[in-house]
Amino acid sequence: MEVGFLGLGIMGKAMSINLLRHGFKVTVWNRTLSKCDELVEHGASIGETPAAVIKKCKYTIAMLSDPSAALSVIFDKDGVLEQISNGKGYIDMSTVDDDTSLKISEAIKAKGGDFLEAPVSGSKKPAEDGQLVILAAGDKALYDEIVPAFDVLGKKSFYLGEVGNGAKMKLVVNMIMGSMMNAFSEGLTLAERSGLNPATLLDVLDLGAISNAMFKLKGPTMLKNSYSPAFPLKHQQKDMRLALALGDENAVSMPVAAAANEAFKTARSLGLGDLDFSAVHETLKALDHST
Ligand SMILES: NC(=O)C1=CN([C@@H]2O[C@H](COP(=O)(O)OP(=O)(O)OC[C@H]3O[C@@H](n4cnc5c(N)ncnc54)[C@H](OP(=O)(O)O)[C@@H]3O)[C@@H](O)[C@H]2O)C=CC1
Ligand SMILES: O=CCCC(=O)O
Repeated sequence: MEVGFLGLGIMGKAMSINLLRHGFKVTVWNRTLSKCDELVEHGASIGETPAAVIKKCKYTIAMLSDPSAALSVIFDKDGVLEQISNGKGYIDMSTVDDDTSLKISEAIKAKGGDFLEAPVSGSKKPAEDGQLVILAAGDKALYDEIVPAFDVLGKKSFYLGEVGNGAKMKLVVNMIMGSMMNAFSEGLTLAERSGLNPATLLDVLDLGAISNAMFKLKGPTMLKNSYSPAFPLKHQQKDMRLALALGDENAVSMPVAAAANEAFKTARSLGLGDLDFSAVHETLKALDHST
């Protein structure tokens, strides 16, 4: 199967290498074109523009930072709309809001193309290992056609119906994750400040009802103040912001998520946006020097 791939950040690079490893022919494009070179070493071809990738490939996947990036590759010069047409499918796996997804869907369908949104749960390592959880919505026929690629990229795919449902599901999941990360960080700080060994806290948490993969993965590195980015903090804050907007629309009060968003904003203002989202821990530590 031949696919195009737009966006070779942390996730896009891992996902496209994974597709190549499983025998897919992949044509890649990235805004910073030099990032395509490493993919060529893995067997990819380069498309000079999003339009060139769409022209060449029946199916194109995108994995871009945020709504503005996702819209830009569609509507800007040399963008997707210039070449999308009947018989071609566009699958946007970026985390965006439902309005953005709907705008993209309408523009693509107006040109005769098919559209699927398919944001993912799981980070850099699951992307490398093909263990993502895919939250797809949109054209069911396109979903059925692209399942062989989803089977390589993920351990489970959900088809959630109309466009917007994938985006909303992803934002709800990440809103919970961002809130949990802040509670976890407060707990680690509280344990340390009150004279407990935070490493023992990790062991205790792991044996109880709130044991989870995130605490297990991030806890040890947070205790070492090590925040090499798997999921950049700036993207987690974007997801909190979009989830809070979804809460506004639906009159859902989310004080916990709002507080977590403030912590991520503070972390960004401290220059931590490109570190892993667990670096929000530094913000809480910085606030915790009173005696
Ligand atoms: N990292 C993670 O753990 C996960 C991330 N996600 C989501 O996946 C998406 C990608 O995340 P990730 O790979 O971590 O992010 P990165 O920041 O590593 O990569 C972002 C990508 O978007 C491109 N980009 C940014 N702005 C533009 C623009 N205006 N026009 C064109 N391309 C642009 C970047 O290009 P360039 O190289 O030129 O900057 C790069 O390819 C995000 O929506 C994120 O929320 C979802 C699940 C997990
Ligand atoms: O959007 C990022 C999600 C990261 C994860 O699910 O571990």
